[in-house]
Amino acid sequence: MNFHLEEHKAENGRFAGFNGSRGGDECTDGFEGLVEEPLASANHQPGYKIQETLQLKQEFFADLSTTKSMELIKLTSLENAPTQSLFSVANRILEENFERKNGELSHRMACLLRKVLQIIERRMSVQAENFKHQNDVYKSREQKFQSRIKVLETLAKGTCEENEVALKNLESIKIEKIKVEERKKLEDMDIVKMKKEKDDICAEVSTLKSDIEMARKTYENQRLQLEAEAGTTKLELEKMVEELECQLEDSRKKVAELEEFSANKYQRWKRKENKYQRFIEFQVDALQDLRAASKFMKNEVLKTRRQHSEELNGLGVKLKGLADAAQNYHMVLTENRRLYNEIQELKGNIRVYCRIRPFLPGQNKKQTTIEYMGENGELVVANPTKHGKDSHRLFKFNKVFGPTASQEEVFLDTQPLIRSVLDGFSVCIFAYGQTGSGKTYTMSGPTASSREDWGVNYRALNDLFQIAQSRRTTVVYEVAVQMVEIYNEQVRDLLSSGGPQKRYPSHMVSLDMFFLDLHTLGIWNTAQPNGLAVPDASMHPVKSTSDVLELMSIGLTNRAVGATALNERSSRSHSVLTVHVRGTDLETDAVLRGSLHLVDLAGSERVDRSEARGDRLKEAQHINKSLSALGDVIFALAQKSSHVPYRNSKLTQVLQSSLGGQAKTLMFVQLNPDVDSYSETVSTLKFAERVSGVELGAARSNKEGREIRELMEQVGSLKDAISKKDEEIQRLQSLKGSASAEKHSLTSLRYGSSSPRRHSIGTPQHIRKTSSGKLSGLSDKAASDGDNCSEYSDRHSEAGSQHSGDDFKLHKESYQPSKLADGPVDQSATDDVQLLGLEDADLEERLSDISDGDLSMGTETDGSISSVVEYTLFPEPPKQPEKSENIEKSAVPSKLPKPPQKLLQSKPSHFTRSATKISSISRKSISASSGSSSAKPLRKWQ
Ligand SMILES: Nc1ncnc2c1ncn2[C@@H]1O[C@H](COP(=O)(O)OP(=O)(O)OP(=O)(O)O)[C@@H](O)[C@H]1O
Repeated sequence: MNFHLEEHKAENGRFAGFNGSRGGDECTDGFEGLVEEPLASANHQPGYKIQETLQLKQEFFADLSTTKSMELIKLTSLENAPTQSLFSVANRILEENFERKNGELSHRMACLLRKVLQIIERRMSVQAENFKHQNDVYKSREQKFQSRIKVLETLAKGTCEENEVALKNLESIKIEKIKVEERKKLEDMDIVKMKKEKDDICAEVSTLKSDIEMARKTYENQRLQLEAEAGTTKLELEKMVEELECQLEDSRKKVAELEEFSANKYQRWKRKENKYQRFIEFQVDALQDLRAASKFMKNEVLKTRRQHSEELNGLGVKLKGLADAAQNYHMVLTENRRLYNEIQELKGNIRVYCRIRPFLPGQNKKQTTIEYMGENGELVVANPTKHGKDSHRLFKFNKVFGPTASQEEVFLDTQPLIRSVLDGFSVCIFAYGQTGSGKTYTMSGPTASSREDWGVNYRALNDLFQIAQSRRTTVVYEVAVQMVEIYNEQVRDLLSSGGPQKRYPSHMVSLDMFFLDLHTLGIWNTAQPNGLAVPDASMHPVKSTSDVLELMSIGLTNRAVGATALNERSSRSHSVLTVHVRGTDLETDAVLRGSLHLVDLAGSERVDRSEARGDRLKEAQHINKSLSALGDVIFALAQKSSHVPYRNSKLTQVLQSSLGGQAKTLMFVQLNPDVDSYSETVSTLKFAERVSGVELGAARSNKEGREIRELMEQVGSLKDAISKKDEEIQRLQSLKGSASAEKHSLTSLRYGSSSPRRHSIGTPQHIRKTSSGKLSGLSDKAASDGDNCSEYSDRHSEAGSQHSGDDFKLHKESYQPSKLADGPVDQSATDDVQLLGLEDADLEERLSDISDGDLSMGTETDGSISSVVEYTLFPEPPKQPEKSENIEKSAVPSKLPKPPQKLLQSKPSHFTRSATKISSISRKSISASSGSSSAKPLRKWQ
């Protein structure tokens, strides 16, 4: 038993070795180990052996998990393998066979299976033989024992002793027999067990046989099938081989052909190579020739270059001479231009800049009327649709800006003019041209939002502020602006805070307060300094460009615009932006007063071209009328005519001093290059040509010293005295309570003198209006404009009503008609008549030019009036009239009637600054003395 156990352990060890190495040789070794096991020992211990073999079977199957590994087992080693292992192998083969779905069993495996089964069968038959032999041995032994027993029984029967011995022997034999029987029983049991095992094995063998038979059949079928397939495949392969052989034959032929071809080609290439070789040799020779030639050429070139550089040096010397000459020429040109400008300045010529608008999108760019633009201001226009000698026209101006000129370029040429405002000059810049020719573009720009687009207006004010800032340590400047438009011969304040137009932000309203006392002093009814005489136009102090931007955007919004056939945003009003500047010299106390008028005129096109109807026609007529009035004024000025018809339109009245005074004036002539506008362009240019010929006289700076200012203060004191007198008259009037017709007339005359209508004295209409008490200040002027003006007056009355408290009172006061109209005439009234200069015989003549214009007070205005008005525009703190006597002696113009001595002497202490109509008497005196013949004495003021 132990022997078997040990043996199987060793066997397990061998299997373990087999498990560890699956190589073919090692596998064989494993089986060889198995073969060494003696079969007999297995048969002698069947129970134990079965158990062992089952375990072995499991291990063996685990090891022989693949058919491949099984195939590795050599058939010879099977002979020595334990039976159980053989069964396992057979089982495994069959199981694998069943696992395969197609049930095919390889030939090799079938052989192996057959071999295994044959070995098992042989072993079984050997074992059966052994069992039989053993049985026979047992039987013969039994028989031997039986015979011995019989012998012994016979002997027992002999003697007792012998019997006893025999008994004892018998006893031992019995014991031995029992033992033998027991052993036999055990052996029987073993036999039974082995028989059973044999039966099991036989059953298993028969099952295996049937399986093998099935497998064999399947294999046979498959073999047949495979043989059939192999036959078919063989046939196909034979065919393919044949084909391939054919192809091979073809290929061989082709290769032979190719070889032949390549041999030919090789020959050809060889020939070519030889040819090229010869060619290269030829080229190399040629190259060497060329090198020699190039060397020769190089030498030639070097020679030529030397010659050239010598020539160039010579030319350079000549060119330098020319450049020097050109520079001199430019210097001479610049000098010429400067001298020309100086002459113009001295002459006071109106400068004319011509600007040509670029074509707008949609316009035909090929058809332009601009033929030539010279740098020296020459311009040739031509009508491309007409030919002939009159088709070209040459004009000459101070400067011509082409369509590509930027706003900056235009301003650069305008800048010096604008800067002179800060030096106390009066400057007027206006843009003239047909609708859509770019007037507004030049003056204001397309938008105020972009600095690049800024027109002259914004740039000018920006410049003024910048210069003022840079001079702040020496001069303190105050700047204020007005903006009005002249629409249908009506002057409208574009910055009015109370009008029906756009309202101001609250901080702007407060700015108006700055000038409220101007109304109070009644200065609005007079000619403004250096030009603009716009009654009641609000004045707005500005401190920065942003203030100006804000005000101007309000003004532009308020400007009347509407659509016409020519320009959908055509403005049909003249807009005037006036900038007043007052500078005080911190060291000398001298005061500079400059003003700048920036005028954007309405379109100058002919009425018939604009296709206007109804209201538009009326507007166009008004525009044409005012522009032709402008032309007349310019014509009169160009002719140096003694009579200049400023009064014919509001526009000429507004621009009066800028055109005829001592201002510097610049006109932008705007042109539309379109062919359709040719006739307009020519008439515009003709007008501009006339304007450029106008000499205004040398411009003068409005600078006043302390002395003049003191005189002005005295004038103010006089005005106050007169106002006191007025009050006195009123008091007397209320006492007397009645008045004669003559008195009425005188009083009316006096009242009329407070307004520009004074020159219409004696006309029934004037008297009627005066009596009704509606004519005073602005109302008076409005009356002169007919219905439109009363409308204007109403608007301003409305504006006045919007002020509250004291402001309102002040307005009221300035608009109230004088009660003098109904009062008695006394000596003071007579004095007033004298003061007005109405006694002069040539009064009618002197006033003829200004009789109808409410704005004409400033006709032939000069610096003295400017001073008066500027003084009131920027009021100074009141001073005691200590030097009143000096007025008489030195300052009062010869034509200015003397103020009553009585008044000056008797009531000096009553001088106040209350604003009443007496101030207008003062103005009247100045105005009366400033008639055409009074210009000289007035200049003494400067
Ligand atoms: N120099 C320019 N460069 C570019 N566009 C321009 C120029 N001048 C004018 N324009 C354009 O031409 C059009 C007409 O210009 P603008 O309104 O200034 O003409 P206007 O003479 O003021 O017309 P109106 O008489 O109706 O006021 C505008 O669209 C303007 O932007």
